[in-house]
Amino acid sequence: MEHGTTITQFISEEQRRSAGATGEFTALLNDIVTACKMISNQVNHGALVGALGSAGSENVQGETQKKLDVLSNEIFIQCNEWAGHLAAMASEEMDDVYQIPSEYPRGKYLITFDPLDGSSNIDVNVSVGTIFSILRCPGGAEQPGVRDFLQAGTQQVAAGYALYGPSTMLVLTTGNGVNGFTLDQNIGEFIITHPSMSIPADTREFAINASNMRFWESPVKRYVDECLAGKEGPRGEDFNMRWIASMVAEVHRILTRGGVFLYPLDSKMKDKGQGGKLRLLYEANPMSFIVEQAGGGSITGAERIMDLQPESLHQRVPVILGSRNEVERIQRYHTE
Ligand SMILES: O=P(O)(O)OC[C@H]1O[C@](O)(COP(=O)(O)O)[C@@H](O)[C@@H]1O
Ligand SMILES: [Mg+2]
Ligand SMILES: [Mg+2]
Repeated sequence: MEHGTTITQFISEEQRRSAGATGEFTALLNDIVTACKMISNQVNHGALVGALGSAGSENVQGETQKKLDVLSNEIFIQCNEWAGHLAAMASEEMDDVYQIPSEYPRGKYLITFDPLDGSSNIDVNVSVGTIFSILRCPGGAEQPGVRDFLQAGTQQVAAGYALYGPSTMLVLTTGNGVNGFTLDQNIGEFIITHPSMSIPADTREFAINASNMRFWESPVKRYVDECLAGKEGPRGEDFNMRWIASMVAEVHRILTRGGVFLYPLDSKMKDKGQGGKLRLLYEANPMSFIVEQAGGGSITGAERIMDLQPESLHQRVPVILGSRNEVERIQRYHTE
């Protein structure tokens, strides 16, 4: 793809190559891009526009919502509900399926999204993001219900994330590899800067919230202990550690220079009847699609995340993803 290609050109070019394309998908992606630009603007202005701090409400996960969680959710809905490409939406910040208001036409796609990922970092000005996944709406569903969203990750048509960091980026896959775009604030357009992103198969960098160590299961404990043992240990090499507490930023680092990210299941979650920390439909599945398209792996421990059959809209799962050889090693530790 030529230098300076805009994301709109890139998406249209991709669609021209796919048989039977109607332009509906291209238009949907362009609406998502607009939403991410508007959220980026709010994030960048932060305290200047009163966007920091708590919204004083809780989401279905029992988490205190930040103002930007609520604002980003509203922006994403407003940008995507009117154009007739979507049959319904589902979001981290909404308990139930969001039906397209009757005054707007309906389309053939469903979208699941995490409007603001890394919420605990908003008030401290650390990178945050938006994550989205596009699915086809099962035939003719007039009023799509939860069951229409419960599709395995392998059914995704496209997935992407926006990263609101030192620069604003958008990373996208439609099943033909992974491409990264940077927002040129002067022209207000995403320009291709990271074509064909690919994850090195090997890495010496892992990311995990070590404060949960005493709750980890033995395969994860073994893996991290071996990394921490470094040269003197069974791996015979030193490892580095990172933890940003924004999944989008961790995945972007891994797409850029390799690494492995772990948010495993632990006994604390089990005691609460939780299946993990991160959500399958709008965090784990879209990130797994992107990581696999870039040559990496994504598992729960023993299983491939993209093969999981979702059971509920806000289902949580363990997530271990990144450089393929490291992920396969961790999978072996879970299956041995
Ligand atoms: O607070 P912890 O345990 O470090 O968890 C951080 C993780 O939680 C998340 O912030 C959850 O996502 P949300 O911010 O969208 O709720 C991930 O982005 C991140 O990887
Ligand atoms: Mg999130
Ligand atoms: Mg979120």
